[in-house]
Amino acid sequence: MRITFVTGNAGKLREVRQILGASNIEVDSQELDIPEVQGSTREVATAKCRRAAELLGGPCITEDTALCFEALHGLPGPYIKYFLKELGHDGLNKLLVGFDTNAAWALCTFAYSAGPGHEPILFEGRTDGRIVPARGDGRFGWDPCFEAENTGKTYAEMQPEEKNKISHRGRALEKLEQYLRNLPTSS
Ligand SMILES: O=c1nc[nH]c2c1ncn2[C@H]1C[C@H](O)[C@@H](COP(=O)(O)OP(=O)(O)OP(=O)(O)O)O1
Ligand SMILES: [Mg+2]
Repeated sequence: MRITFVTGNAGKLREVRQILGASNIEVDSQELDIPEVQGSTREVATAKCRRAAELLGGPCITEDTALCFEALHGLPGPYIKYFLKELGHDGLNKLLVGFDTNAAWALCTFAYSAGPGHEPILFEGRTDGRIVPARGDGRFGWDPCFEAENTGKTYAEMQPEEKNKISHRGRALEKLEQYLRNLPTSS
């Protein structure tokens, strides 16, 4: 089957293709810049997908990624993109100076809409870890400063398969994949 993933992020698209490709789901991409609302991760993900389906005029998936700091009660959360852009890896670490925990979790929310007017359905995946000074290959977002629990490695120090197996995105895609497989009219 084929599905259209609306995203402006090449790193996400690469991982989604790696993961869904393994189960024979082909991913077309549409690069649309969709304004993101403020709110909970579920609200942000729902609004993004609703708008994407309208612009596309058909079924699609979107994804929203949040990086949540325990000491900050879950912030930056869905606003991590702007924090990363302005502060960099070093600044994200500095945000936690003076707090007694660097615990964090990555949360991925995929949304599927069957088309304009169809309410998006959400699929979430979470990976726990902590915020550390950057280590590893710096090509994708905050990967170098997120050390996944029980691995001793940042995402950026892992091989793609290793990250995909335990990542927030991999876990959310397991659920989305199940759902897509069971769609009655999948082609
Ligand atoms: O696995 C990941 N490892 C490291 N960094 C990541 C990951 N996944 C998302 N990221 C970054 C991209 C962006 O700075 C922010 C999420 O923001 P988010 O709005 O979801 O992504 P985006 O605007 O780049 O693409 P989209 O067009 O799909 O909304 O975290
Ligand atoms: Mg975005």
